[in-house]
Amino acid sequence: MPQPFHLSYFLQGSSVHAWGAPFIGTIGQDWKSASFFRELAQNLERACFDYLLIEDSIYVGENWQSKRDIFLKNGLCIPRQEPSVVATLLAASTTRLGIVPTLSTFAYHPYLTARITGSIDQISNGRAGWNMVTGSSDLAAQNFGMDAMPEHDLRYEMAEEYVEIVKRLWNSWEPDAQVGGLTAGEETGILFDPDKVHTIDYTGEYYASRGPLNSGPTVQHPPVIAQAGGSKPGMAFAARHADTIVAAPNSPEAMRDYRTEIRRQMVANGRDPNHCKVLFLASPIVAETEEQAQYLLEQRRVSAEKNIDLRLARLGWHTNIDFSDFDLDQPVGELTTNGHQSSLRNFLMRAGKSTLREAVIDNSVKGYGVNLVGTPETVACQMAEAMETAGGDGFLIELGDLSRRSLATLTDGLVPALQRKGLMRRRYEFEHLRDNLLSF
Ligand SMILES: Cc1cc2nc3c(=O)[nH]c(=O)nc-3n(C[C@H](O)[C@H](O)[C@H](O)COP(=O)(O)O)c2cc1C
Repeated sequence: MPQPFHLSYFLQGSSVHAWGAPFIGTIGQDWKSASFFRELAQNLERACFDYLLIEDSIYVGENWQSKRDIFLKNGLCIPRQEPSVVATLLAASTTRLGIVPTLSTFAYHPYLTARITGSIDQISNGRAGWNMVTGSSDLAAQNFGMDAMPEHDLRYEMAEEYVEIVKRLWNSWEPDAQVGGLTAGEETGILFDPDKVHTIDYTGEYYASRGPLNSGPTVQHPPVIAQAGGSKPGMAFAARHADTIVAAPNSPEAMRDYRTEIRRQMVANGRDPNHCKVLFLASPIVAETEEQAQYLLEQRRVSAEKNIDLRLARLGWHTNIDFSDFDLDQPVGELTTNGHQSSLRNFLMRAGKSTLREAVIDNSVKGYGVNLVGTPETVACQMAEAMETAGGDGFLIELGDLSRRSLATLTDGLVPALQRKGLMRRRYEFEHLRDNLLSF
């Protein structure tokens, strides 16, 4: 019997992120309503995805000629609406799909993160997650009154305290704290048992919180934690705390090594390695015929060649580097960042000795660790093969040209093909996100 795997979706936070792509309808007019995001979530639920992860970074890019122009003119990585607001809307628009907003440790106090995710868990009836990120851009830090981001490894050290507070606050209500109001017709009595609600009285080096959480008990007790650490401290953090990891190693072998190391560290931490689902980022091209799929792949190259400044601005936005005065026709060479170290490392590893121009085009064309290009049937086989090599739990899918049309290639093309092969669930077994994640 084939082993099914999990699919989730990586929603780039910007509501116009497909701006400039074909078939985006009236996105320039209606992005504020987030109505397309609602449809997206409902379609992913129809296709039985595990969760929708709402990515976030809290600044307007200036990583190109030290100006905002290219980002604003092209709707590049902006506008980004507050993820907890979008998550609430999507939670109310669905009944089974997991909703996982990104809340960065530098921007939200841990009490607020516990409260937001706890509240979403309640209104969604147990489908909330939290994508734990430490942030990476000094521009974002400056929006919150800091001069710069703390140094990369220190951010993870601070995150340890942060996540400890969040977990304790989620647990500040015992699961059976509610004793009244549980049955219809009950008129009086005690609503919550005071002996089952506790302060946490946590004072750390970087954060403190008294508790208890005032929003009440969570439904999943606790909500799901997602994380994407790729560096050494990032992976150590994930192995301690994550229920699901989203990762972007750049080959099936690197995917396997990544997951093996995470599982090894989980065991060393006394955790069951099957309790964390590692999903690998992938950007499939699915079309009716192989020729059409190859044509669309070629269009990715053509578009990258034409818009090299946009591609580099986006890469700069991820890595905190302004590439505008780099020589496009020289080898990329050595680069360092205080931003996402593993993103830069992956780019440099792939680049090898190629020029910046070649490397950025290649980066835009290749679909992360595994190339998924073809008809629904062939892409389903490519995914199964990659999972066999990586021994993985599934994929985090993203579409650079997200539109109703490209979404249908997944929900109405790829997913039915996966289901026919027994590689994807046909219905949700459970109501809660964690239970569905752990169901295979
Ligand atoms: C699939 C995926 C999603 C991510 N989402 C976000 C995000 O929404 N916001 C953010 O600031 N960083 C995000 N990151 C960056 C990670 O949090 C992390 O910084 C990055 O993977 C580099 O790892 P490192 O910090 O351990 O070097 C994401 C990374 C990956 C691979």
